[in-house]
Amino acid sequence: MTAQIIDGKAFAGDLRAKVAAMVPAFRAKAGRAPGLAVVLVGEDPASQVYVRNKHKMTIEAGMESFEHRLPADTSQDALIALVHQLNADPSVDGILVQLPLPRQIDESAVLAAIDPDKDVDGFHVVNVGRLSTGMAGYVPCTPLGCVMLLKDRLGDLSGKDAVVIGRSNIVGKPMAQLLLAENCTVTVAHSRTANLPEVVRRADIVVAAVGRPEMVKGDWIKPGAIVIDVGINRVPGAGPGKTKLVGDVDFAEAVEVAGAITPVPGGVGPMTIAVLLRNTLVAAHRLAGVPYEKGAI
Ligand SMILES: Nc1nc2c(c(=O)[nH]1)N[C@@H](CN(C=O)c1ccc(C(=O)N[C@@H](CCC(=O)O)C(=O)O)cc1)CN2
Ligand SMILES: [Mg+2]
Repeated sequence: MTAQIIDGKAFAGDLRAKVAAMVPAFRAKAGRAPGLAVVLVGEDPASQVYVRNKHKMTIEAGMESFEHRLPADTSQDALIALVHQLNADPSVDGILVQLPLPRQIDESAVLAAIDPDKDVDGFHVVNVGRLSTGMAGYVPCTPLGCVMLLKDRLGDLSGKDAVVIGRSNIVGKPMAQLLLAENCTVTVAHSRTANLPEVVRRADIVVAAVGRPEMVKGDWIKPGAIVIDVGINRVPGAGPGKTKLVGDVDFAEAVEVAGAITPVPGGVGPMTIAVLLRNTLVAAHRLAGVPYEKGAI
């Protein structure tokens, strides 16, 4: 059996097109475009690429992009002062502080400073609480993108056994909450889980978000299971100085067992920015008092 490959890049492209198609109606009603502010501190090469892509895709969707680049030695107070300024700016609907932040800055203090109603990343504790209690809020982009891919493939997720490997605040924990809200039976596995291969083998849905290259092997997967690989690991590639991206799943092995699988690159990754634009569109509607049809996208 060879798994179907889930084309996250194409799905994300469609999602961005749907967001872009809704922007003109919002503009007509609100008299302005939705606005996304992205803050980058320092010069982490991967973060620079992500922030550049966010700017480009925000503009392509017909939205306003406000990019703020701060030096690596920026103080926590200066960053929080910028966040407060963006909270108060009526042209800004969504605020995103690119992670990771430099050492001298306490990430949780910065995330706590973002107005929860502009927190399109869904990282503020108020949005974490809203998600875990079933209230409307903002859901982190990567896990929401994973659920969109799963529902597209499986339709109703009710009653499925799901294993999430990894318990980060950004992916693992919100992913578990989202799957629970879809009536899955959810297990959150992590580095201390006993008999991890056995636990994973029970799952109809496997979400790997541990940050360990190719850790999940083919014989851990139940035949026909859906495998969502959130890992983005840069490892040595063919030839001196060359690198390549791999996920947390051993793709070559898992593709022979799974029913469907996301590749790396081109699977979950591209969903992150597409969902960010979707969350920004929702935030703009809410802040401008323009009705947004629930579940429109
Ligand atoms: N404030 C945030 N910081 C970070 C987030 C986030 O959601 N909010 N997520 C990641 C980085 N990220 C967006 O910020 C992101 C990661 C990966 C991709 C992507 O398209 N990946 C491609 C491969 C890209 C490559 O070649 O390196 C793929 O998987 O196909 C987009 C956005 C951490 N920080
Ligand atoms: Mg191998």
